Amino acid sequence: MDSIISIQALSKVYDNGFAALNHIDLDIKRGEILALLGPNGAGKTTLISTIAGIVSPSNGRILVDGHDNVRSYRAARQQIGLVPQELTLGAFETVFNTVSFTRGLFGLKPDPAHIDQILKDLSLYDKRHNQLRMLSGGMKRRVLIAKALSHAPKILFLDEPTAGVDVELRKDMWRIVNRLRESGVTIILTTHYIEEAEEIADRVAVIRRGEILLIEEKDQLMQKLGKKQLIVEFKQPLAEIPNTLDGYDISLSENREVLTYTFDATADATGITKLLLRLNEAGMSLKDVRTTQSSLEDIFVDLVHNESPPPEEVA
Ligand SMILES: Nc1ncnc2c1ncn2[C@@H]1O[C@H](COP(=O)(O)OP(=O)(O)OP(=O)(O)O)[C@@H](O)[C@H]1O
Repeated sequence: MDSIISIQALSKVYDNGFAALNHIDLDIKRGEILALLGPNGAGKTTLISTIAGIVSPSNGRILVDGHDNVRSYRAARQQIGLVPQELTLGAFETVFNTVSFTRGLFGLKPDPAHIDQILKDLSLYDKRHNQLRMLSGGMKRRVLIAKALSHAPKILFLDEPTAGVDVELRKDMWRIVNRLRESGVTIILTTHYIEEAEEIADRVAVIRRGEILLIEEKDQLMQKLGKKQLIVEFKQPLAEIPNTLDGYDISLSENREVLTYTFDATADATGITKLLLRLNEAGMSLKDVRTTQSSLEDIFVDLVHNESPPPEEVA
């Protein structure tokens, strides 16, 4: 794997003794969109802040495009653009100047044409001479992205990019992210919105209590864990599950009127036809038959709230 970020045995214990990251090993592929998915306080911001060199690691090592982010801090930081969660912007500066100034912080020469291009890409160009205080929240968020891109980084971190933004802006955000990816930028975003990971990511890493529970190609994750259920309602209660259905992953409701069959939706043979045939042979009249697809959201809820079985086994 061509990793642009390589993290080995990373731990972070804050000064108050709180262990926010526990022995994290993680490789981020060049050019991918990786979603770091986890509940509040899982350690997402700590992880990206540590990679970006804002928080110092207690243990472990991080290579950013080959640069050790502690020993070669500047070279590592140069590769990274970071869009923070909070709207931290001055009030009176203009859009153009604030983005251009950020570029200067990286020791780069002014490049008005580059800044103009970023502002155009982010639909901020006609606001370039506006003071920041005159912008809406959504526009301010775009300015944060523009700042993060001012030094043309290879890697962009977006910390909960769509928290509190409206649907239109969210769609715009994803267009921007996709365009950046097409231009070769690696993107890591944190989120607790599962739909976001489902919509945009190539890979999903689930983080909980400072540990990576799993990291998987989104599609494979869906295939691996995406189970489907066939729900069959009977006109009369079923006396017992016919023994011709031994081996099927079946459960029966308490009133014996609803049977749930869990199957792998990606398998060649789902077993549905046989199951319905066997029920017919057993003389059961059906009232209703439907299927439900478990989404990545269900998977996530399972992983985060279900302490047992251990996540490694689930993955
Ligand atoms: N400077 C600090 N000192 C002590 N504890 C901290 C510090 N910063 C963060 N923490 C704790 O570390 C844990 C992880 O926080 P972090 O902000 O990384 O989580 P997160 O996954 O980004 O959460 P959220 O989704 O709410 O932003 C939390 O329990 C938080 O309270």
